[in-house]
Amino acid sequence: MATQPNAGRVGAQRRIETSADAQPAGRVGAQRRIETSTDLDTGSTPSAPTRSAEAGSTPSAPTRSAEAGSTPSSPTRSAEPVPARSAAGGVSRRGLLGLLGAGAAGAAVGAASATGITMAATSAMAGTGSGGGAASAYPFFGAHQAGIVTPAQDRLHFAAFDVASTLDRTGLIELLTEWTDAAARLTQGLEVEEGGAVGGSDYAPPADTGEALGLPASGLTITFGFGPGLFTDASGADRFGLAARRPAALESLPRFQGDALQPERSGGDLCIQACADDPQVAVHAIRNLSRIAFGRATLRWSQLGFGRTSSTSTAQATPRNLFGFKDGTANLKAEDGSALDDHVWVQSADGPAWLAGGSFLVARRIRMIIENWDRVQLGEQEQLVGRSKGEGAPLSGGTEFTEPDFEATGATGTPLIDTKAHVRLAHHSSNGGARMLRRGYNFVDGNDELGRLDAGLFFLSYQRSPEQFIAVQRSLAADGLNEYLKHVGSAIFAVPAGVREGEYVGQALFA
Ligand SMILES: C=CC1=C(C)c2cc3[nH]c(cc4nc(cc5[nH]c(cc1n2)c(C)c5CCC(=O)O)C(CCC(=O)O)=C4C)c(C)c3C=C
Ligand SMILES: [Fe+2]
Repeated sequence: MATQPNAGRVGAQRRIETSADAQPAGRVGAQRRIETSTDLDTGSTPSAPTRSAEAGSTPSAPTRSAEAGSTPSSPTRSAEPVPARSAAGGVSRRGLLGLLGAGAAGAAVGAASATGITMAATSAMAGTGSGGGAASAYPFFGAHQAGIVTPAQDRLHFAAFDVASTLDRTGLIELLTEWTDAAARLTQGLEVEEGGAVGGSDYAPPADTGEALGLPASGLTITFGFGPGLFTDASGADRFGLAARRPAALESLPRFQGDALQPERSGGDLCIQACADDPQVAVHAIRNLSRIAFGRATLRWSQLGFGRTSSTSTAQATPRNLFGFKDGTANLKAEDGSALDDHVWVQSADGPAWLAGGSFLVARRIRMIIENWDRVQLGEQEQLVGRSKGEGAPLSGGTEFTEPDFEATGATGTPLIDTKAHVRLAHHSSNGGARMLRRGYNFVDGNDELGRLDAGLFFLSYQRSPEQFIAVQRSLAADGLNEYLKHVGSAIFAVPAGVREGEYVGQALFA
């Protein structure tokens, strides 16, 4: 594998040394995970460490964060062994582990399991921003990767990577193994490795960057995806011996009308989606995973998001996008079991076999020209969307979850839902039945040179085939909303199925 330059070296080197203990790559994680679960069994719940108070404040935490209160037994990142000076700083005991936590947790898991969601920690689902609450830890291992039908958390950090030109197949497998290992820990509220932040040598950079010490798991999910360039690079070379395994549909999306794509915000060989109820936890995850990849994969582009613009569970209230409209009403939901098989999960018969149980992820950075939108009359805004701004009910009548009636006409015979309305054009009845699971986030990244906010929707959708997104996006060429939108970033990834304990993410691809 490629030489590890400075910053990521310590952690990576340690992990590689472990893997050199005569274990095939996929076993390393297993061995260390077993150690981890032993830790879980013996872990005690610390009294809140001093640093927890310092690091635990969520910047701009609104009402929703307040709802997602932590429980006393919430899993927090451990800081052990702790040198004296660290103890003086207040991080003196193994943080963790409310994963064990008792009856309330059992009840929550039971309720959540019925929807295909399991939570390893306490905290009621209903009434919290994402459904999980700040203290929740979602299992990393499972049939599908977490972060797809998991109730959408409130915060996002998304990263796309280019693999280094020096990376070979073995190095790629090592990277995925190390990412798996780290993600399994981070999602449980642990440091990237045991004693990673302050328990290592005084003479080496810590393996964990430390900004999440004392913070609970915060519902963190980490979801990995593989871009087209992983299968064949720009020159057409099959560097990793994967070309024959590329899903036929995994290729750059076609150009759509109005696209103003920026290469520096598009594409990527690998991606990581980190969602959490605390932005610091999501950022810590991406930062540390990027660091692990040092010298093997470089960050190509990344995106922060807030205020999820979708609901992925019926237990969640529908949030609003930056146009002020409820977004996610008609989304596919975790509870739609057979619809998920029909529209989200790649089925065995679809091929390739390694992707069964996975999905295709489309990411679009959509700039919303909100200053212009804010000058549009309320009635016109509603016509453009096809729903009322207050309740989110279709303009054909009813309440938020009433099915729109696209045939309904008013007194003058004109359709109540305009022919150019977004929901008409996006609806599956306009697109040969194509549906998708949307999981986007709002973003505001400063402002442009004209003093307009660089704001919009970071659109994320999961679908069984990219054709579903393509069909809907083509239909949206006639969307009246387009006057206020500009698509500036685009990427597509194949998201492998969930990871089994002892394996690394995407292992079936290399089998
Ligand atoms: C190609 C897929 C889609 C893109 C891109 C997209 C962008 C986008 N959407 C909104 C706001 C709303 N979208 C709503 C519904 C909706 N949108 C899509 C797809 C894309 N949207 C679908 C499939 C649907 C559901 C249609 C249906 O079945 O009724 C809504 C209504 C509420 C809801 O159901 O979620 C809003 C509002 C914006 C602002 C935007 C680009 C920035
Ligand atoms: Fe939409």
